[in-house]
Amino acid sequence: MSDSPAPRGHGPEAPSAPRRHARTLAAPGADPSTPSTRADARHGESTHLTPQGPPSGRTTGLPARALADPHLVYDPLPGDGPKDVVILGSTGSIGTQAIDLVLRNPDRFRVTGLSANGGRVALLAEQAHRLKARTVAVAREDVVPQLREALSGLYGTGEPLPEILAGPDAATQVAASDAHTVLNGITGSIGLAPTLAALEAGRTLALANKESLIVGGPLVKALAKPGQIIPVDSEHAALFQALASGTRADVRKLVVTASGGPFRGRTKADLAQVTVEDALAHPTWAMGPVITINSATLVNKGLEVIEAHLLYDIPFDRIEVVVHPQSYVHSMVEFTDGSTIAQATPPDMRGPIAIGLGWPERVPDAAPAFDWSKASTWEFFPLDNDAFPSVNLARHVGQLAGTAPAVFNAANEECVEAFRAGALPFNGIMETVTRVVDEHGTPRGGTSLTVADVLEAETWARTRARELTAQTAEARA
Ligand SMILES: NC(=O)C1=CN([C@@H]2O[C@H](COP(=O)(O)OP(=O)(O)OC[C@H]3O[C@@H](n4cnc5c(N)ncnc54)[C@H](OP(=O)(O)O)[C@@H]3O)[C@@H](O)[C@H]2O)C=CC1
Ligand SMILES: CC(=O)[C@@H](O)[C@H](O)COP(=O)(O)O
Ligand SMILES: [Mn+2]
Repeated sequence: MSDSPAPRGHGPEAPSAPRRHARTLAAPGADPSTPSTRADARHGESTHLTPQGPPSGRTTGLPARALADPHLVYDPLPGDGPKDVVILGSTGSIGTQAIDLVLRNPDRFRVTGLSANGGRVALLAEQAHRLKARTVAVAREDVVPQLREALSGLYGTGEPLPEILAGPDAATQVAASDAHTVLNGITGSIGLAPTLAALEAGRTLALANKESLIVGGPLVKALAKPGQIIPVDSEHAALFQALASGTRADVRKLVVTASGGPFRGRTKADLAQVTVEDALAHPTWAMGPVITINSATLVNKGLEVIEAHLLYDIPFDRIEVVVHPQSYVHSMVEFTDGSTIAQATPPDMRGPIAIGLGWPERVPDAAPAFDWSKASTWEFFPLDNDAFPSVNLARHVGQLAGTAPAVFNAANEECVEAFRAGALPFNGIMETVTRVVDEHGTPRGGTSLTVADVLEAETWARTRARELTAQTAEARA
C-alpha cells in the first residue's frame, strides 16, 4: 500500500540508471586495455568480467567468481555529492549504528529511504525527520496513522512529509528505490525479498541480513553482479579485508572467529537450565535479540559458515571456526605459505557497516581503534561441538544446499521465538531444529532453487517446528 500522493521511488521493473558494478584489477601482463588501477577503472566502461585469475597462468582450483571479492574494483563513488543510501531495519541495532555513521559523515552518505517493521514508530519518525528521508516504509499497516501523526508533529507547517509505504512488501519497494546502496539490516529470512529486489534494481547491497543469503543462496548468486554485494557481518567484512592480502590461489582456509557467547565453557547438561535473560547477556556485542540468542546457541556461527561459503566460494572443509572470547579478531585468512592475516578492532559494528557503505574507501574514525598503551589478552580456543552442535548441523545443511539451509534457518527462527516466550528450553532449540532438518530429508531446488521452493520449505519447517515445540511444552507441563 502506498500512502503517497506521488510516489517518487522507482520499482524494480523501472529502475533508474543502472548502477555500474565491479571489474577486476588487471594482473601483470594483462591486456593493456584493461584498467590497471581503480582510478583508471572509474573512467572506463564497466563490464561484468570474470575475475582475473592469478598471474603466470596458475589456476586457483576454486570457482572463478565469488559473490564478494576485494580484488574487484568496486562501484565508483559518485563524483557529485554524497552516496544515496537506503537503510532497511533502520530502528534496529545495525540500522541505528548505520545512522550514527551517516550523521557523522554527511559529505559521504545521504539517506533516501528507511524501513522498519513498525514496532518503534516514534524512533522511525525521528530518523526520517533528522535524515530528511524521501521514503519511509513500515511492514505493519496498522501503525500508519501513528507514524503519520508522529511525522506531522516533527515536520513544520508546509514542510512535505516523506512518502509512506506500508505493508509486507514495503521494505522490498524501498529496497528497489533510486539509491546507490541498500543496507539490509532487517532480522530474519523475511529479508530475502528486499535483498533480491535491491540486486535486481542494480543497487549495491551492504548485507547484514545474512539470513537472506543463507536461505536464498542460488537466487542471490544468480542475480548479483561481481562487486554488487559488500558483506557487513563482522566476520565476513574481516574476511573481505584479509582476502585482499593474496590471490584466491593463495588461500588455504578461512578461519571464522566466534565469541563463544554467554555460555562458553558450559556443558550440554549445564545448558539445560539457562534462562532467556542469561542467553541475552552477550559478552562482547550489543545486538538485536534474535542474533543474540543465535550467538548463545552458536547457530549464528553456523549461519556464518554457510555465509562465508556462499560469499567467498570456499568449500566447507576449508572454513574453520575458532573461539575467541574477546571478539577483537573478527576472522582470519590462512594462506598457503602458512601466513595468517587477521582483521582486528575493538568490537563495534560501525567498522563493518562503514566497509559496507563506504567501500572501496575507508571512512575515517568509523569506530574506535585499539589503545596499545593498555595491556590486553587475546585468547583462542577450539569449539566444543558436543555442547554446541549447531555449527556441524549448519555445515551439513550447507552441503546439502537447495532448501536445506532455509529449513534450518526457519526452524531456528521459530524455536528462538518459542524459547523467548518460555515455551522451549534452551537445549530444545537445537533438538527441535535438528529434528526438523532430519525430517526434511533430501532438499529440493539445488542450484535451480526458486523463491517458491524457499517459501514452501520455510512454511513447512515453521509449521513442523511449532508442532514439535507444542509437544515439548505439553510434555513439560
Ligand atoms: N546487530 C549486530 O551487531 C549484527 C547484526 N547482524 C545481522 O543484521 C540483521 C539485523 O540485526 P539487528 O540489527 O541486531 O536486529 P534488530 O532486532 O536490532 O533490528 C531488526 C530491524 O529489522 C526491522 N524489521 C523486522 N521485521 C521487519 C520487516 N518484516 N520488514 C521490515 N523491517 C523489519 C525491525 O523493525 P522494528 O524496530 O519496527 O521491529 C528493526 O529495525 C540480522 O540479520 C542480524 O543477523 C549481523 C552482524 C551483526
Ligand atoms: C557482530 C557480529 O558480526 C555478530 O554476528 C557476532 O559475530 C556475534 O558474536 P558471536 O561470535 O558470539 O556469534
Ligand atoms: Mn557476525
